Amino acid sequence: MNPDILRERQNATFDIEKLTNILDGGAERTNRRREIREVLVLNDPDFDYGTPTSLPTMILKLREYGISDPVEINWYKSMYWGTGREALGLHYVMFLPTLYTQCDSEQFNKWVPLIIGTYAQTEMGHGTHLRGLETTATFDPATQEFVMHSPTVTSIKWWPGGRNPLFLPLIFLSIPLSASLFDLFLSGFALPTCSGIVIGDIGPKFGFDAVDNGYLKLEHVRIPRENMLMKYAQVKPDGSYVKPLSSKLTYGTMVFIRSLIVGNAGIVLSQCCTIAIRYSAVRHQSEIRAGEAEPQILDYQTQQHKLFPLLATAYAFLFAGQYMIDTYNRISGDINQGDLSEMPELHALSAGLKAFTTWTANTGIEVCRMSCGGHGYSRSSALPDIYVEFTPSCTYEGENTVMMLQTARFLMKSYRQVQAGQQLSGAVSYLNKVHHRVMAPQAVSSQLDLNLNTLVDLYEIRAAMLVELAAQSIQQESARGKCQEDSWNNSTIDLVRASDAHCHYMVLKMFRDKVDQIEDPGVHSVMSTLAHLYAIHGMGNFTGDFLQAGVLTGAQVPSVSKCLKGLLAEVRPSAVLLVDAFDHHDKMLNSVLGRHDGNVYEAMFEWARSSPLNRTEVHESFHKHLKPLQAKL
Ligand SMILES: CC/C=C\C/C=C\C/C=C\C/C=C\C/C=C\C/C=C\CCC(=O)SCCNC(=O)CCNC(=O)[C@H](O)C(C)(C)COP(=O)(O)OP(=O)(O)OC[C@H]1O[C@@H](n2cnc3c(N)ncnc32)[C@H](O)[C@@H]1OP(=O)(O)O
Ligand SMILES: Cc1cc2nc3c(=O)[nH]c(=O)nc-3n(C[C@H](O)[C@H](O)[C@H](O)COP(=O)(O)OP(=O)(O)OC[C@H]3O[C@@H](n4cnc5c(N)ncnc54)[C@H](O)[C@@H]3O)c2cc1C
Repeated sequence: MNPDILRERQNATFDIEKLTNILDGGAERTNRRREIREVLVLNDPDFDYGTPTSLPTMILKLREYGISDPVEINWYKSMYWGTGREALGLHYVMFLPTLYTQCDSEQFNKWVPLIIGTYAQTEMGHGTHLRGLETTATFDPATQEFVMHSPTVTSIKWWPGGRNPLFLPLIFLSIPLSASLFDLFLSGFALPTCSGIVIGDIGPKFGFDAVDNGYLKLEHVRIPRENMLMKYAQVKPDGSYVKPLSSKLTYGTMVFIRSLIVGNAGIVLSQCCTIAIRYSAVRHQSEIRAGEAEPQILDYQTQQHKLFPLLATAYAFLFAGQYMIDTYNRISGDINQGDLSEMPELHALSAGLKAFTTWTANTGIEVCRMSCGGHGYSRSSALPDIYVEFTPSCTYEGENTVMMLQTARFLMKSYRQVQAGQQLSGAVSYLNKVHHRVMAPQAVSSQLDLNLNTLVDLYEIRAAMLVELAAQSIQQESARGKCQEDSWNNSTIDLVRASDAHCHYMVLKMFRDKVDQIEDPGVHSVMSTLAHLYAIHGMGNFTGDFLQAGVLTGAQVPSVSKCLKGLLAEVRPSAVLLVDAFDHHDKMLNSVLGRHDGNVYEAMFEWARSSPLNRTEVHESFHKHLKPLQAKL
């Protein structure tokens, strides 16, 4: 083991295993995760690490081991495929969940155990604006079939992931009988027997190469009436249409995956922090004091400023992911029982946190890569691949700006309710104080109060202030004679800013609440430091907001920076131990820089030598191209 890494792991001030247990949701979950990793994957003789041919093996193994819990599926898949994506991601996170949530019982029993499928909602002309989708589904009572059709070039289904050329069960979103509603259809197509279907691949992408995203053009293709997913809406044999309790129930799968993406952003950021911080502990470069040995780059304050707030953010997002999926499970359970009262709040929370966490993690991955210098740019670091696979999450499952505006829609509605004298509950209850001016900026002391509860209150006031400013912008636009829609559009910069601040407050509050639950003194102490760092770093990035909210004075601004530097120094001794607690296996990270043993240089040389380009001392291209050319010169 590298001596630097060895030294970093001495004198731990907290129990790493206990922190790993907290991240997993308990010691039993940690044990189960490791059992899946060590026993069911790494020690499985059939396991042929991450090669395409092992995809069928993976599916059969999941069934053999009876792994059906979504999180356990993800543990198995992420160990099997490491930080890459595999072709069936969409099947597990969208196709199956749609069948689970939108099929009636007869359809469920008929389809769920048998098929692998994709999710074809986006069209060439519309991805965000679902009410603009053009694919039609017209019911033919004479044959009891739906006629599926792509009327325009922009209606061609574009992007369905995991398009399998052999058979194509897919979930459709189409405009059926009543144009304002959408319904879901299972195609049940078996190619090439179905005429009227034109499919293909949309071509090379930025990345996401393990997933073959396709296109699908339908020319009056007929599917049985029973292929409409009929849990919430039905078309009867006589053609009569039974509307769902809410047209938004059709959007349920997107809310599910957005909820998952919150935690996934935390996982991906924790992977990158593991790589960058372990590497920074073994990389020596330049000098701090002339004549002395080159220091670990982790001892440079700028390197700490790059990485430690991201480390705190990774923990924050992992805890937010736990809160999000627990909230999703609770509210979707109520929806399943017909209680849709919290569906708007679930949509607003999942949409906002999905955008907030993916935007932040997306930027953070690049900071981690650049903090590793040239070796960070090498594929051996795994950081370029992680970035390329993660960055579309800012676009898919709801483009981030649009998602932030959906959250803003809920915030504006809530603000109006407070203005009308209503008492709010839930995540927006802090807006009640705005109306009663309880949010009046606190008389802040000359010294910045570092108590975590105080910091949460300051973020709450900042969010409330920005919500009120956005609402006032809309009101001012209306007062200038703009229609409601133009008033909204002319305020969308303010609205996104308000949603971002609302999500930032929510994430810090979740982090604080999680820290409050930690009983072990050592773990509580280090987590409390990270939560402070997360809050102070955000205050440094958005100082203007806190000044504008009147909760920070100009005289206090220097103390924010001073406090930040102190927290960076406080985290330094525990940095490697804090990434060890994420418990990412070397095989899964697949990173020369992030190895647990820190033996980077030897591994990097072996990695380079294993390249096909180095299979021979002199590359064949010399003999084939250069030597003949030289002979002619
Ligand atoms: C099993 C898994 C196991 C483990 C996995 C674990 C980890 C894995 C984690 C992550 C996986 C990694 C990667 C992800 C995997 C796959 C991703 C790959 C590919 C991506 C696939 C796709 O992208 S599928 C297509 C996605 N498309 C979208 O998201 C479309 C976005 N657009 C919309 O959602 C809507 O058009 C809209 C919301 C923008 C607008 O809708 P609409 O116009 O109908 O509504 P209005 O704006 O007019 O608002 C009207 C009112 O409706 C409310 N509303 C809107 N949406 C919802 C909703 N979903 N729920 C509830 N309410 C909703 C809105 O709030 C308005 O209400 P008012 O009261 O204000 O009127
Ligand atoms: C890797 C990847 C995999 C995908 N897999 C699938 C899949 O399997 N199945 C599937 O159905 N889809 C899939 N998609 C498609 C994806 O869901 C859409 O690309 C996504 O929903 C964004 O829609 P869009 O492409 O129409 O972007 P647009 O909405 O056209 O976005 C372009 C710009 O317009 C802005 N904009 C749009 N509407 C508004 C508004 N109301 N207010 C302000 N600004 C706005 C956006 O902010 C953005 O800046 C995938 C996409 C990617 C990148």
